[in-house]
Amino acid sequence: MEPSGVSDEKRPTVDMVKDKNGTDQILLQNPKGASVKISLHGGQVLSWKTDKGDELLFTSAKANSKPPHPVRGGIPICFPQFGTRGSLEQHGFARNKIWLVEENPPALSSFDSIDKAYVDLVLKSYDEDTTRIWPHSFEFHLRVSLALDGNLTLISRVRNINSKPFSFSIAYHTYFSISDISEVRVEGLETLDYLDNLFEKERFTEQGDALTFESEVDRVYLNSRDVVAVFDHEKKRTFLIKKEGLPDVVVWNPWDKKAKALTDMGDEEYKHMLCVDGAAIEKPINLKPGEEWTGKLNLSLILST
Ligand SMILES: O=P(O)(O)OC[C@H]1O[C@@H](O)[C@H](O)[C@@H](O)[C@@H]1O
Repeated sequence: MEPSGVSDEKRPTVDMVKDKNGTDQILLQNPKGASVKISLHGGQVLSWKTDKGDELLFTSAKANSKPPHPVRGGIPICFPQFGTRGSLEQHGFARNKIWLVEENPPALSSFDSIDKAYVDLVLKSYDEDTTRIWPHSFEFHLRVSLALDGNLTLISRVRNINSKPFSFSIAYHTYFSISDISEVRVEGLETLDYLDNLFEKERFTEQGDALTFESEVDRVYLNSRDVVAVFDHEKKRTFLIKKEGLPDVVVWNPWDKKAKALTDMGDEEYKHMLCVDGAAIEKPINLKPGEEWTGKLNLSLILST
């Protein structure tokens, strides 16, 4: 009989699989059965499942997974630009690129690898396409890790490897899977200023207690504390978003009209998703030659009875 808890033989596993388009994906599994799937296309986390097999991230049934189109769902990475705040395509190019698995990543001393399944990906500026549209030399190292308790962590390190400074914005565009948009509330953004994309990025101050939803929302909350929570009453679960180096929080739900206009999203699917992103947008990050920036996002789930 197996003892309760984790048996000695069970170890975290990291496997390479392919999707229907032949794109490489990485499957992380922990000894309790929780899993995370990441695509090399965009370095995008596509799935995060509990040990019971419940999917915690939303992906549209109409998502287009053919590169270079980013998948509508999971956690696309917006880099080096957020939205249309710059001359690049919407949300920058990182989510459209094929990332590489990195066998010998630079040391990450703060990382405790015990009982974790993790993978290191890298995006470099070496291809002509990238340098033509964004003429800076960078390396973007991404470690995605799944812990024994099911927590998902993304650690990004962006390094300037050229002799000229550059600046960038970043967002982990996290599509949480929710029971119903009218059943959720977001806590941790009270009294903050935000830029409202629905009003030409005008600045407002959040008045209410917690954020609830009854129409389209497209905002960047500024200088938030490092923990934000998404409560889902119907599913009796709460997502905790812990972040470091990411002062801003994007909150996005397209509601019915915008959802209808998106070719890769079902008309009613907006009810079952909410994007809450750890981000650095209002004050872009400046990197001098040789400098490196680190940002960390940790997602966890709390179940209530
Ligand atoms: O359709 P995309 O490019 O993935 O972007 C989705 C949304 O992302 C949000 O973060 C933006 O603020 C919205 O304006 C945008 O519509």
